[in-house]
Amino acid sequence: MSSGAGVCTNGCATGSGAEDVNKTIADVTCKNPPQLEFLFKDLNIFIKNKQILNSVSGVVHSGEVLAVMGPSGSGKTTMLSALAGRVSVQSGMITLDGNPLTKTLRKRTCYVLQEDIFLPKLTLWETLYFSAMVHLPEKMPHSEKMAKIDHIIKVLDLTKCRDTVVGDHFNRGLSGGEKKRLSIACELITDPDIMLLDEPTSGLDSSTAYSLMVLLKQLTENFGKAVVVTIHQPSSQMFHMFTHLLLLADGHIAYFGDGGKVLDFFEELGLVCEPHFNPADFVLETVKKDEETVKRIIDLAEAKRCTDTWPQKLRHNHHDHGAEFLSDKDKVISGSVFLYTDASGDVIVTMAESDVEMQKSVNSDIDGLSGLAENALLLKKSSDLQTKSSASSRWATGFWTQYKMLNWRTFKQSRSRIISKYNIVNSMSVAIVLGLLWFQIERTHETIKERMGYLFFMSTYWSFMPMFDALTSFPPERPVVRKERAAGAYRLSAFYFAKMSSELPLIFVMPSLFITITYWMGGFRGVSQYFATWAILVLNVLNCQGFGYIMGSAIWDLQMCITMTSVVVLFGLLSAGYYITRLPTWLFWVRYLSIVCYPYNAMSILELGDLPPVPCANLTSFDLPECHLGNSTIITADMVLKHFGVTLPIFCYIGGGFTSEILAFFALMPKLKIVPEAIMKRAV
Ligand SMILES: Nc1ncnc2c1ncn2[C@@H]1O[C@H](COP(=O)(O)OP(=O)(O)OP(=O)(O)O)[C@@H](O)[C@H]1O
Repeated sequence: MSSGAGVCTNGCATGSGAEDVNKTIADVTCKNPPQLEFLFKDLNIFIKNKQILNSVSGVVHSGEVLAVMGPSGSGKTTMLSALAGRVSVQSGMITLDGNPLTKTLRKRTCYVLQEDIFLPKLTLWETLYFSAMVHLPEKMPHSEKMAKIDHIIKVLDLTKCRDTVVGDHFNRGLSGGEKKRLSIACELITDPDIMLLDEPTSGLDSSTAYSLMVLLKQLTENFGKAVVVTIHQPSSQMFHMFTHLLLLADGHIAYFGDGGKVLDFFEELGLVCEPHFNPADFVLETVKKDEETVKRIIDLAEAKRCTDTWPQKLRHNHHDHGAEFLSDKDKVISGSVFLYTDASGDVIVTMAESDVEMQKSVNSDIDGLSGLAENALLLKKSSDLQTKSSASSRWATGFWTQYKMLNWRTFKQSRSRIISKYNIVNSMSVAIVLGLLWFQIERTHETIKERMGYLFFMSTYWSFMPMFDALTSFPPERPVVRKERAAGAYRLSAFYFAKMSSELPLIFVMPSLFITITYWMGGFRGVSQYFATWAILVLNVLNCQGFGYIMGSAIWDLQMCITMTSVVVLFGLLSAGYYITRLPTWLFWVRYLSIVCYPYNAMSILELGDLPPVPCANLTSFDLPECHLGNSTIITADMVLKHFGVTLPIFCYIGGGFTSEILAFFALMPKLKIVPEAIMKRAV
């Protein structure tokens, strides 16, 4: 699987031809994979003052599988997340081929999450297509991208479900194993050298889990990938596929080394695995035993770290008894540079993102540290340079490509939601009932109240519908967007504008049909007013959709979100000026907080603006104070509108239309923030 053409030309493939899938892999193996070393050393991670990982180390090379095992809560996911740059590392070192894992180098790794997070309405091919189009460089020819997708589909044996939708709880689609392979396929698009997979076999039956492991093994053997995989309970067949095993117990290393030698290690402590027992089950059960046994195992693992059973680069000195953190007062710079000491008093410096001034203070304050700090400073500077040089290439594709692809995808995903048969039945039946009740209503002063009732109902209905639709549409997309943005797939602005524009034609359809039916059945003012009323209605739909996004991103709990939105909407309903027109002067302003007030007032101006002046005596359906005070005997359209609380010119009611849309963008921003990529620099 070359990052180039994806078509074999140089005959470098080495597939045995024993199995179809191997042949396929061989067909697409087009490069001699680089021999890489992915190393992590002495990782220490604290979350909420609790130490989750304690001096954890390991190494994996191209063509190898490193399995990370351990009881639940032992820190496997935390470790993998740290390697992927998703969790902050307080001290330690992560390198790729001897170089600190900077943002640029991290592009050569991929992280397959435990959960398979996809948009359910897209097919497998569409999901991969999107991934390819946003992750692969724009200069790569389209045909090459398509060939790459096809090859990956073949390699992962996904051909038969190529056009199957991903599906969800309500609509069945891909099986669990197929979804997992799709997760891997999406990551393989960028041809990563290091693959980090968090419990890829959990939730799969044993044969599917085994096939997946075979696939991973093939990726290492045929493509030279280095795989780090956390795994819960592998079968003995799977266990023998691991090149190395890293066993964790309560955040400590309980074993690191050849998978095949783990039982010898346990035997040294008198812990013998019965011949018929699955070695994986045995080691897991043993590291879950009583505290004393676990301590003996951890101590032996630590002792082994001083021997040649461990790779040279990861070894501790003989006099180490594990690195101990200095007390708080001894930490020279909190959060930036960590200094810790081993039992012999050797001070180890790990650098992060501290500024130069801080590092100078390290140099001057602590005797004997200057050399170390300088080295670390150089390391930091080189990583800064790499970071700067890669800043311009933070995204594989430009804004326009990202926008275009997101637009395409959101349209596909939202189409069936917005124009669902339920929505059609709902809106059309309400429209017909409304049209019949207001059928060809007379256009006189006596029917002003009825006509305003129609406008108020329409404003309310088309405020509720898009608002609650937006509330419920965003939560299912949120994990997908967060996952993709954490992997640096696209800008938030591209996502937001695409979401707005792709749903635009869809959200226009229903209100347009609704107003066309009801406006003409009701016999309202005329053609130009019809188009103006339609435009106001559509603007209101957009505004309320934006408001729904604001609420959806501000309140994560859906139940709470729906409750709060209902409160806001009901407040808007009551204060819009239809139910109560005579608000006290000091409370008059509350109607401008009502989202319904704006379309209702703008449409009222359009409908009633042409009322001819009428004598007070002819008004029977409502009463104006002007008639009683003797100020006037003639009532004008302006006076009627003012009576109903419409006091501002029409543009004021239309102007607020896009406010929510703009505010929604800023509300979404913190919720979809990319996991700070700087985090990983803490580990270099
Ligand atoms: N954000 C957090 N806040 C508090 N504790 C956390 C947080 N994240 C992880 N932990 C704790 O860190 C420890 C390790 O968690 P982790 O998810 O890495 O374990 P694991 O080995 O992957 O477990 P499992 O196999 O059950 O997934 C657990 O005790 C967990 O409660």
